[in-house]
Amino acid sequence: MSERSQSFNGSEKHVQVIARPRPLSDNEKSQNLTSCLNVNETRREIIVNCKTSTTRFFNYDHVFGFQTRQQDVYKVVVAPIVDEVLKGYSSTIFAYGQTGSGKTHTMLGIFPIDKVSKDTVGAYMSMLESDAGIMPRAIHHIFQGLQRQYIDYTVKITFLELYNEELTDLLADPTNEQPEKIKIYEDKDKTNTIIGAIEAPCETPFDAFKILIKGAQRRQTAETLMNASSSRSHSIFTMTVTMKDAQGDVRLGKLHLVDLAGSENISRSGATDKRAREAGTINQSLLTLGRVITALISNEKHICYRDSKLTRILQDSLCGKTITSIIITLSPANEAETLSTLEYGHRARSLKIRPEINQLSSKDVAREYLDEIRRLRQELDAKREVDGIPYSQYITLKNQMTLVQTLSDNNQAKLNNNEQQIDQYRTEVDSLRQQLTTQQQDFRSEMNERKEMLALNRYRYDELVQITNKALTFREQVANTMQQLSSTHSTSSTLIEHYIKDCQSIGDSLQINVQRMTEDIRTMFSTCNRSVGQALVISTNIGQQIHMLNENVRAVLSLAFQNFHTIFEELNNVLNHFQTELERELRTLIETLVVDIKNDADNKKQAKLIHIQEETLIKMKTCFQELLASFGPSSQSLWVDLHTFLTQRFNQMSLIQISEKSTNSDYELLDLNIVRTKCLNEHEKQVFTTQNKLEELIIHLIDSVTNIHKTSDHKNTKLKNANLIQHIHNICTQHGHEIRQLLEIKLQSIFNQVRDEYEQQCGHILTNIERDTNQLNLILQDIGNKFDSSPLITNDSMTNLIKQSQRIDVMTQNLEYDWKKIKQSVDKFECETILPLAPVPMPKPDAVLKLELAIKDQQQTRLIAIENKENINDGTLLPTPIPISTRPATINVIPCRPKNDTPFF
Ligand SMILES: Nc1ncnc2c1ncn2[C@@H]1O[C@H](COP(=O)(O)OP(=O)(O)OP(=O)(O)O)[C@@H](O)[C@H]1O
Repeated sequence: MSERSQSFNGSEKHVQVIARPRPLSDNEKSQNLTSCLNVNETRREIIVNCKTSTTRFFNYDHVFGFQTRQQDVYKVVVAPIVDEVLKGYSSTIFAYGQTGSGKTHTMLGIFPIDKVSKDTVGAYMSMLESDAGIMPRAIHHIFQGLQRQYIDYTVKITFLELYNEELTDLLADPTNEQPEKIKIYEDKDKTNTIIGAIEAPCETPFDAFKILIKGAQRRQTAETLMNASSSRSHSIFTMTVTMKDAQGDVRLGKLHLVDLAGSENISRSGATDKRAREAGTINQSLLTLGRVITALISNEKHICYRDSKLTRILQDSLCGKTITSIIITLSPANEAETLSTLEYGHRARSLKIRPEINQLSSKDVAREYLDEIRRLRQELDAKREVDGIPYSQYITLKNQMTLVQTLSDNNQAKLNNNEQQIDQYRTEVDSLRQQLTTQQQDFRSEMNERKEMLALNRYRYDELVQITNKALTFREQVANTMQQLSSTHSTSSTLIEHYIKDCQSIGDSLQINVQRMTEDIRTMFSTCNRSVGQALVISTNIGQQIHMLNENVRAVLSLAFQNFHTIFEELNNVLNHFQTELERELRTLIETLVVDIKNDADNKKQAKLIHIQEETLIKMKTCFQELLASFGPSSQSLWVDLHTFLTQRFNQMSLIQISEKSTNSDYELLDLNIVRTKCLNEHEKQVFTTQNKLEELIIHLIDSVTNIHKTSDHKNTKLKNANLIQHIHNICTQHGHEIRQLLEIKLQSIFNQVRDEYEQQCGHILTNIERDTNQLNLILQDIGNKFDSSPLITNDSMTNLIKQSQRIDVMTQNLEYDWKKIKQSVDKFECETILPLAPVPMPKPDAVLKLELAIKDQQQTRLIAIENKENINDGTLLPTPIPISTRPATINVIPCRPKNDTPFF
């Protein structure tokens, strides 16, 4: 026994299901029918493109293409099964499908049947090259295998037909009017045996081939609308092979090839009357077959094999030890029937089988041979009675009987041996039983573990169901949200369209206004340019005149200072003269005093008096030199007048500040003022010091004279001292008065000279400057009036412009807000949704793209407008644009999103 056979033996398999669609027939093509099927041989998949529902997919153990050849079907599906039959297995191959789908084509095929009776060998040989189906090819395969592998074998064929629940032996003589009734007999062990059917022995493949053709020709056919040569019966072709190998092992192989009747629905088949009944009965068998299959799959206790003869005959093949395969044949143009067949096949795939080798015991073999002898004897008797026995046949029979006898003897000896072996086996069985008990215990504990696992899994399963339910609810919510989102989207799109239209119309009018205004401003600007040109010329003139004025003032002032210098020189001369005279007077006075003192008798007193007189003289000299400065107050008042006059003139000039030259003049004026202030300060200081010193001198002189007066007792001295004081006072008063008068006259003349000089040098320049300034002011005022009176640059038109711009801003902001909201909602939605695919970025609707373009346009236009405004604005004439951040957000010129608007989601 091969390795594969051993592994096959007793192990559980499922029924193999193979799908074979046929190509569209010429008839179908002429009716323009199309195929509803696609085949994927690699994935073993049949795809049904349903007209009414979604595409369906069916997988099988093997799937053939539309053009698969007969020999390939045989090679792939049947050859391995026949190999198993040759090892001693029973095997059944069904062909299931609607009428005309290719069951008979697959099972029997096409070959020159007519030739068989004339030249069986020739027909047989050419059959292998033709479109022959499974049956003839299996005959060839089996005989080849037997001859190669076994030393002895027998082959028997039965060929039955089941029609209207009636069994017919296709091998019986059709002319026999009372054919033997075929019955199905159930053994004690519930095995069904067919009684009354001819088991045709075949020594050669040609014999078997002849028998097949004979049976096939007898198959009853009836016409239906669907297929001109439709087979309306089930046919069961069985080959039973008994094989004996070199070791004397005998096996029994069985091959059932079942060509079932059409599986179609009666109403759809169009059958009527008798044919409808036929179809009903045929389908009764098929329905029972379906029910049996369903019951077997769902492990039902009662399986209704007995409900039809078909299921009774095939009982072994469906649940027993038989290798079972079903070939489902498919008509590509008929969607409904094809789907029904595919589903039938799919269900059948779940059927479990446990194939076992049919190893025959010696008793079985002996019984087989005895049956054979009995059969041969009957045949012999029959021949004798009718024709007498031909010698050749008699010899063959005798030889066969001798062979059978020898086999029987051998088997008896083997039987004895086997009984001894049985005892040994019994002992082995006992030890095996013990092993089994141990294994059962292990198995039970494992079972318990698995039960626990099962409970855990069930708990997890429940959890999973809950999660799934939640997920489903969530998916529904997601779907609803999606719907809302799409409706909001479309509403927003419409709104955005409106916004864009409004924006565009406002933008257009804004652009027109800005253009008109730009034009007007340009015209006005050129007019102003001319006026400003004139103003500039005048301003340059004024600058030049101021410069001249400054130069002249400087000249006048320097002249004045020179004159002052001369006056002071003259004044000094006068003072020197006065000083010399005073000194002379004093000397004379002192000499008079000294003469008086010399006359005094007291020498000590004389010396003291002389010292006091000398000291007094020196001090008086010094003091008189500085006394002249006491005339300061009158010169100071002149200085103040001059200062006031010049300051007023400078102030007049400093009112005119037009060009940068005026700035230079400021610096120059500053210089003059510094010089003047310096000069004045110096003079004041001098006068102040002299005054102090003179006061000091007079006090000292008075003190000295008083002292002398006290010290001397001389009457003359006392008298002379009083005269002296009076004399000094007189001199001082007289000369001081003279000097003051002189100074006042000199200064007044200088002052007059400076004023005249100033009037002459600067008066006309100042008049020119004043005139030019007035003209300039007139030009500037004119420009201002022009701007103020312009109808376009009125406050109203500017406010209008700004309003339009604001409207566009508000609309843009609203749109951006809407779009941002939609985006946020979509993002949020995508985040919250567990999608299997990466989130697809939401395509911007056309309206939004338009909007973005429009916003860009508007911004561009506004930029240009603002640039233009800035060009002409110059900070005074046009109102400055209001920045977006400070604009009021509630300009409801067009409908915009209200503030309390609820979010979309
Ligand atoms: N695979 C195929 N390739 C080419 N032709 C096919 C094929 N299968 C079937 N046919 C053709 O289709 C026609 C009907 O086939 P067939 O008689 O085998 O159908 P059926 O299922 O046996 O019908 P019924 O149930 O009536 O017996 C025949 O002419 C046959 O030659």
